[in-house]
Amino acid sequence: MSMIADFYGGKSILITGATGFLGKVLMEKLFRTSPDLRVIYILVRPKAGQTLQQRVFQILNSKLFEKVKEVCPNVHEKIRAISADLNQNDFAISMQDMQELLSYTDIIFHCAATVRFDDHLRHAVQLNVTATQQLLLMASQMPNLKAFIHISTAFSNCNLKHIDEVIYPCPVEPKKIIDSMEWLDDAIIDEITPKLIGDRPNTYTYTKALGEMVVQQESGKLNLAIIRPSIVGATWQEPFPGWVDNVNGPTGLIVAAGKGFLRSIRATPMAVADLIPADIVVNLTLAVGWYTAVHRPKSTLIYHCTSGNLNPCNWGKMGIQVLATFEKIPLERAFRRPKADFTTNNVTTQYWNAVSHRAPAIIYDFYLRLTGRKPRMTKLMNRLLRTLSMLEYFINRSWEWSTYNTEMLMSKLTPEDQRVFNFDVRQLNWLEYIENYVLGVKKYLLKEDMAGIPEAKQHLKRLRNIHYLFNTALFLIAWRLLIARSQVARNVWFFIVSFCYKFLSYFRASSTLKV
Ligand SMILES: CCCCCCCCCCCCCCCCCCCCCCCCCC(=O)SCCNC(=O)CCNC(=O)[C@H](O)C(C)(C)COP(=O)(O)OP(=O)(O)OC[C@H]1O[C@@H](n2cnc3c(N)ncnc32)[C@H](O)[C@@H]1OP(=O)(O)O
Ligand SMILES: NC(=O)C1=CN([C@@H]2O[C@H](COP(=O)(O)OP(=O)(O)OC[C@H]3O[C@@H](n4cnc5c(N)ncnc54)[C@H](OP(=O)(O)O)[C@@H]3O)[C@@H](O)[C@H]2O)C=CC1
Repeated sequence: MSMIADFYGGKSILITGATGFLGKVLMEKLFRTSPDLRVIYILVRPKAGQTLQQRVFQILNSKLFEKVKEVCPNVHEKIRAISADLNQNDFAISMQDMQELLSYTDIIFHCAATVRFDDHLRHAVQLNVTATQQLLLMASQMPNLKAFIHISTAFSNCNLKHIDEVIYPCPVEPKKIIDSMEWLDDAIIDEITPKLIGDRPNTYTYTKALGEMVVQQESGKLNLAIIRPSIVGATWQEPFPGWVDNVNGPTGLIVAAGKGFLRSIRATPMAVADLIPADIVVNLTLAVGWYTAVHRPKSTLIYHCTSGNLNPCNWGKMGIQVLATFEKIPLERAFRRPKADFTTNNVTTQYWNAVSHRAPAIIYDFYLRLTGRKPRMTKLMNRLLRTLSMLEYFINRSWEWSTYNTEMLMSKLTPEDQRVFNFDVRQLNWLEYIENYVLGVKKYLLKEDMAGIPEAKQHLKRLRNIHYLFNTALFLIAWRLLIARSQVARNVWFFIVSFCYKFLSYFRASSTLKV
């Protein structure tokens, strides 16, 4: 019997960010391994015209939860969605719901965050710092609370090269930042943002670092732990390989490469691609929840959930495997054939952006206009280029994360728990994982049918022929213009034509002689 699974039995668990990518995988695993848990409270905001119930229904009816429904048929009754907005005071939770949360919660997993790199500092502080502070305050009023697990990011200190499992202080105290956000206007915040974030690349990593400081400062008597995952990718094994349902991190670029939009990317092929599968993050998170509650470490432990130091893969290897998979299993209705390369300096990046990204988009939009349709490719391409510029920081550097606490935890697990809650990234085969990731993107994110692969391959062949035809036509036009303007080109042209003519005459004469 798994000690960890047993621990969660009968417990009331509160999850924030349960509708997000990681939150859903966390919930799934909890229900599958501890179907006898009492309840999972999830803080959900109504969104995009959907009620809370509709959002929960949608999650439970997704492919991700198919196995759960077999193991835990009454899963609907064990989820309690609580209307909450983490941007509001007291999260806008009703008195009655708040009372229930305070009375019953045993464990908190705090996953909610804004993960947008370019979020306005005010909003990023509100969600990643102030909301964390408020949740800690709520936690301190929960008599039954056994552990509070905060999900941060391995990149919260990405301004350092070597990162230990400790909290590094930021120059300005989080409390001062929270206070100043209340009275500064947007224009001033915009002006001071670069100074505040300093050598971090964006407001996301900065506010996640402030969030960690808040956890440390407000810990009081709480049993706390912080998990720092690196770049979370599709699932490795559980509940099945390749599950992913949003475009964050590398996923969006995999789609863009498969659809033929992404042709070049400024990246360092040898830089470590510190990806970590979502199920590994979730297994570690649940093991940390158990360890923190049962063993009650004296101080707040930080756990790095990274792959680079134990089983490194680099962006070059990943890129090649992504493209190799698209050869076998292409995406449907691609814009161009999947073919991309890495560039390593600004000049070549600008050149390829103009030639491989902007020019085809302009030509395609021209064709759309000609055929009476609305142009859209230039807009889409500009968004892609903007996204690339945001991700560049992370694909041109390598970091070293120490993993002492994570390894210590692994050694504390029984062999059964090491199997059921496996977070040993050394067992991962990258080529197999990336192939399943790409397949998962096709099946679960884009919802493309595998039966459509022959047609997708046919479409790529048509694109290849169009490409050849287009290049030939372009060459002929360029050549025609050149010989109309230059005597040298005319002479070369005359030389080639007469040479071909002579060669053909000689060939015809010799074949006539043989007969
Ligand atoms: C030999 C060689 C061979 C080589 C071959 C080469 C082969 C090539 C193969 C390729 C694979 C190999 C290389 C992989 C490199 C991966 C690097 C990953 C680094 C990640 C580091 C993460 C570190 C930290 C981890 C963490 O701790 S946290 C999690 C990370 N957080 C994020 O990843 C949020 C990012 N996003 C945003 O920050 C916002 O999205 C924003 C971007 C501002 C836009 O913002 P905006 O313009 O306002 O518009 P949106 O509405 O947001 O989106 C507008 C439109 O862009 C779409 N789109 C949003 N995102 C992405 C995205 N990623 N990628 C693509 N598209 C995206 C969205 O679908 C929408 O499309 P539409 O619906 O319009 O068609
Ligand atoms: N994905 C990654 O690569 C990595 C993620 N992390 C961390 O993991 C955690 C989860 O990330 P991930 O699942 O990828 O992110 P998602 O963007 O998929 O999920 C974010 C979650 O937060 C919720 N949320 C956002 N704003 C509010 C709000 N105002 N009120 C209530 N809920 C809100 C979202 O709800 P809604 O559905 O309503 O939008 C969603 O459930 C985050 O803390 C992130 O920093 C760390 C390292 C890497």
